[in-house]
Amino acid sequence: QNATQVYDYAIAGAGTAGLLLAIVLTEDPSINVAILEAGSDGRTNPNITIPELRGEIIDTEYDWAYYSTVQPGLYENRSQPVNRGKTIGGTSAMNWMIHNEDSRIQLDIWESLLNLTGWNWETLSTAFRESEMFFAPPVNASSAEQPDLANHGSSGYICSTLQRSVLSLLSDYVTPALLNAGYAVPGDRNGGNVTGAGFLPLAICPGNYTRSYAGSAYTAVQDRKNLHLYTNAQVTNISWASTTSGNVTARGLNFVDTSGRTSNTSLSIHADEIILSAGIAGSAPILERSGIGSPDILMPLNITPVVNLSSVGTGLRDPLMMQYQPLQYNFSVEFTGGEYAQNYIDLRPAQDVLSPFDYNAASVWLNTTASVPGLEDAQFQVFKHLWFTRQPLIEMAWQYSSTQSMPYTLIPLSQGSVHINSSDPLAAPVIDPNYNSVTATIGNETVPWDLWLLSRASQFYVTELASSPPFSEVLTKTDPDHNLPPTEYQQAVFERSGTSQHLTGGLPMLPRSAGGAVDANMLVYGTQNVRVVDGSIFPYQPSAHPMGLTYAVAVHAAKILQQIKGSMGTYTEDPQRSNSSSNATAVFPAVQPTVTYDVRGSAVPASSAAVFTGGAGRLVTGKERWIMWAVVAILGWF
Ligand SMILES: Cc1cc2nc3c(=O)[nH]c(=O)nc-3n(C[C@H](O)[C@H](O)[C@H](O)COP(=O)(O)OP(=O)(O)OC[C@H]3O[C@@H](n4cnc5c(N)ncnc54)[C@H](O)[C@@H]3O)c2cc1C
Repeated sequence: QNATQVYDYAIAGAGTAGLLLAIVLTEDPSINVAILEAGSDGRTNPNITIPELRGEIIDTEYDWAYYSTVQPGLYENRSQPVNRGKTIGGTSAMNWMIHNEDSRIQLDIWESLLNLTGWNWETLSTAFRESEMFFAPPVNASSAEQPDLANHGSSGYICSTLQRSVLSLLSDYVTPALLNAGYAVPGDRNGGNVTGAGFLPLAICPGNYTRSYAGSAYTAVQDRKNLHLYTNAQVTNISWASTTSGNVTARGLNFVDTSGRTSNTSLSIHADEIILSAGIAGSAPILERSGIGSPDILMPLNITPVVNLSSVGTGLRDPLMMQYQPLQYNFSVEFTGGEYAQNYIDLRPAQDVLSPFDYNAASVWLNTTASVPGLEDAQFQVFKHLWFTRQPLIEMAWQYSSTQSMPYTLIPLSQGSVHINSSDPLAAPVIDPNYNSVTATIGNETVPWDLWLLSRASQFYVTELASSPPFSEVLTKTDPDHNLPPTEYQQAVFERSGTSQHLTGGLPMLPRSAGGAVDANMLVYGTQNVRVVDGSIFPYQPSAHPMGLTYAVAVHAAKILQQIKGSMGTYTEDPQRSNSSSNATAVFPAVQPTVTYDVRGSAVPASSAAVFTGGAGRLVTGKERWIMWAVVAILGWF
C-alpha cells in the first residue's frame, strides 16, 4: 500500500457482498477500491472449489467458528454454532449454494411498507440478474421446473445452473405426490412467484463443475490496477476525521495484520467512503468499536461514544430449523449423476401447511397483537402482511442424503443481537439469535411462536405426503412419527431444532425512528460517509436462502454508490439521492398498512372489524375476541 493514497472506497470484509461490490465498483477504472479481508486466500482449496465438498471448511482456518450464547429457548439451552466464512469470498465459500428464490411481494414491501426508496422487487431482481450468468440445465435436469431465460442473467459474475444429478426420489415420487395433493410446482422462481416445490439453480460453473462465488468472481478480475485486496487484514475500527455531531466523518479503517508478517502493529488505510461488509458477526462489532452504538454497551468498555445509535447490533435473527427428520422408503434411492442433490425445496405459505384450525387460531393471535418483544413494529407488520397475503413462511429442504426433509420457519419472529463485550479488538462478538423468545396465545395455549409454527407445519406436511401417492406407496417410516399427538410431536421437534445458518440482521436498513441503523443509501445514521453493505442490513428475514439476495444487495448498492459519486453507473432510480443522512427525516408511518386483510388474505374495507389493523392495532376486548375468533374460524373453512 502507498501510505499516502486515499482510496475512493475502503471496504471491510471481502465476503459475499463486499467482494462483489468491490468488483462492480472497479468496473470503472477511475475508481480505486481497497478491500481488507481478515481471512486468508483459500481459492485453490478443493474443499472450497468442489461443490460436493461443501461444509468441509467448517471449523478450519477458513471459518470464524463462532458460537452463540447459551439459548434458553432451545432444548437443553443449547448454544448454536455460528459458522461464517473467513477467506476471500466469505461465507459464499462455504455455503450450500442455493441461488435465488425471493418473492415479488416481499421485496416490494421493502419500499412500500418500510419506506426504503428504490429497494423493491424490480430493482433487486434486476440487480440479481446482473450478478448472474445462468447456464441452461443439462438434459437430465428435472422436467417439472423449466427455467425461463428471461428471468436470468447471462453476463454476471456468478455462474448458476441446475445440478447435473437428479435424485429419483424427488423427481419420481415427491413432485408427483405434491401434484396429486393439489399443489402447483412453480415455474422458474426467479420470476417472483416462488411458492411450491422444485429444484433451484445452484451457484456452480457447469464447465468444470466448480463452485461459483465471490472468490471465483474476483479471480476473473484480480489484475485490475484499481482493485486492491489485502488478506489477513482484520479491521478493528474506523478512524475519524471529525467526530463533531452532525459532521461525523470517517478518515479510514484501522486494521491488524494477522498473518504474522508484521508484529500486529495497528495499520490503517484512508478513503473517501468507508463500507462495512464484514457480515452479521463483523460489521456491527466494528461500528461499536468505533464509538457508534448504545452508550450502555460502549462506556463500560472505555469506548467514547461518537454516535448514540442503540439500533446497532439489534434485529439479528436465525430461522429455526428442525435439523433431523429421517424418512424411510422401501426402494433404493438413485442419483442419476452421483453427487450433490440438495437444491430441492418446497416453500409454503401458512395457509397451505397448517390445519384450518391452527391457521385460524394463529391468525386471531396476529390480528389481536400489536407488537411483540424484540421485534420492531415495522417488522411485525411485514410479517403479518406476508402471512395474510400467502407468502411463503415455511420451507421444506430435501437433503442430498435423501433420508431427510428439514423444515424451517423462514421468517422467525424471535430476534436477538450481536454486540462486543470486550475491549480486545480481536475478541469474538457475543451472538444471541434469541431463539423461541416470542410467545403467542394460540387458542387457550401459550406457546413459543416459532417452535409452534415449525412443529405444526412439519407435522401437517409429512402427514400430507404420507397420504399422497406415489410417495405414500414407498414411505415406510417417519421419525418423529407423524401420527403423534401434536404436543408430543412438538417436543420431538424441540429436541431437534436449532440454527439454519441463515442469520441476517444486526444493522437493519429501516427508518431511524423504526429502529434502523442505516438508511436507504446504506449510510449509518449520524455519519457522513460510513455505509454497510452485507446481510446485516436486511430489514427483515427474507423468505429465502439469503445468498442470492446478498449478491443482489451488493449490485444494487454499487449502483447507488455510483450515482452518489456521479461515476459511470447508469442508475437513475431516484435522482434525488443525497450523500448524507445525518439529518435523516425518513419516518415509519404510525399506521401501516392502510389495507386490511381477512384471514384468507383478501383486502377488506377499512371499516370491517376483526382484521389486521396494522401497527396502531388496538387490543380487542374479550367479547370482541370471541366474535372475531368465530368469524375467522367460519371463514377459514371455506
Ligand atoms: C454453513 C452455511 C451454509 C449456508 N448455506 C446457504 C445456502 O445454501 N444458500 C444461501 O443462500 N445461503 C446460505 N448460507 C448463508 C449465506 O452464505 C450468507 O448469508 C451470506 O453469504 C452472507 O454474506 P455477507 O456478505 O453478509 O457476509 P460474509 O460472506 O460472511 O462476508 C463477511 C466477510 O468479512 C470478513 N470479516 C469479518 N470481520 C472482519 C474484520 N473485522 N476485518 C476484515 N474482514 C472481516 C469475513 O472473513 C468474511 O470474508 C449459508 C451459511 C452457512 C454458514
